[in-house]
Amino acid sequence: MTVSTELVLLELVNVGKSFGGLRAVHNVSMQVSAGAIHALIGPNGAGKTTTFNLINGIAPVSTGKIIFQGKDITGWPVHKLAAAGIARTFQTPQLFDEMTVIETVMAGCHLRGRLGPLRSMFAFRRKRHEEQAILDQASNLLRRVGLEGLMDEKAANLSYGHRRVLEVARALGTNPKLLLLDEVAAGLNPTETQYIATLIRQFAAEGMAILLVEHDMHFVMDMSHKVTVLNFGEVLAEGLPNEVASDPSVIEAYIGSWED
Ligand SMILES: Nc1ncnc2c1ncn2[C@@H]1O[C@H](COP(=O)(O)OP(=O)(O)OP(=O)(O)O)[C@@H](O)[C@H]1O
Repeated sequence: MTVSTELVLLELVNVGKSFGGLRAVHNVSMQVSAGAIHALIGPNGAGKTTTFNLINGIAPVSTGKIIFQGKDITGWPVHKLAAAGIARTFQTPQLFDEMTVIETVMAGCHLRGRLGPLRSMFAFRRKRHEEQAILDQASNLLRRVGLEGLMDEKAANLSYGHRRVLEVARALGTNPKLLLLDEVAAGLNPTETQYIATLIRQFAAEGMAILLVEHDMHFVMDMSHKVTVLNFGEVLAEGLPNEVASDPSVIEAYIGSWED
């Protein structure tokens, strides 16, 4: 499987992150292309989630730089990165149980609202118009992911699979160019996994770059155009799924991690 678009959207250049004396991520360089489904894999503690945290600004890099759409975004805060087009879901869905499905997605869309708080006070009509636009956008996103029938349901009442899909819909509210999915298939049954795989393929086909951290190797091998393997915070291997799966150093890293 190859990606036709070779436009590099995100580039990590010698990126590192230390926590005290621990080098969680060290000298990582990688490129993620528009329209690509790119998997970041590796044994437990390899530095995958930390890498996500660096890309979306939750944690500052210790060394190196991050380039997005040709711009150096190193050190940008989360909200600025979100506005620039980087969205993310978490290992455990981070939803407010009391919010309804439509409110949840609207909250994600709000990030893009153009009015600051002071201007909003003097711009009631424009604000109403903007809120209607956000409602329309959220409804469209829910239709897109197939949750439109659950719009008024509280997040707390959703099945685990629906919560995962809702988190993805909320992330789409910022109209991202790059979507980071942290173990989006974890805990899903095979039907739900297939469903979310189809959604991800659709997003990529529309030009979105998908970077996913995933432990389910069938999912990774089936979905990905490119795989980067981390081990002890460093890039161990990179390439097509079948290339990395047969790479002796990758096999050894995984076997080593099982023996620990
Ligand atoms: N906030 C933190 N403070 C100190 N150490 C941390 C912190 N976050 C991560 N680490 C350490 O950094 C290393 C990489 O952790 P990380 O969570 O990025 O790995 P991972 O590949 O995502 O693992 P898993 O597959 O188990 O989720 C680990 O040794 C972890 O204990």
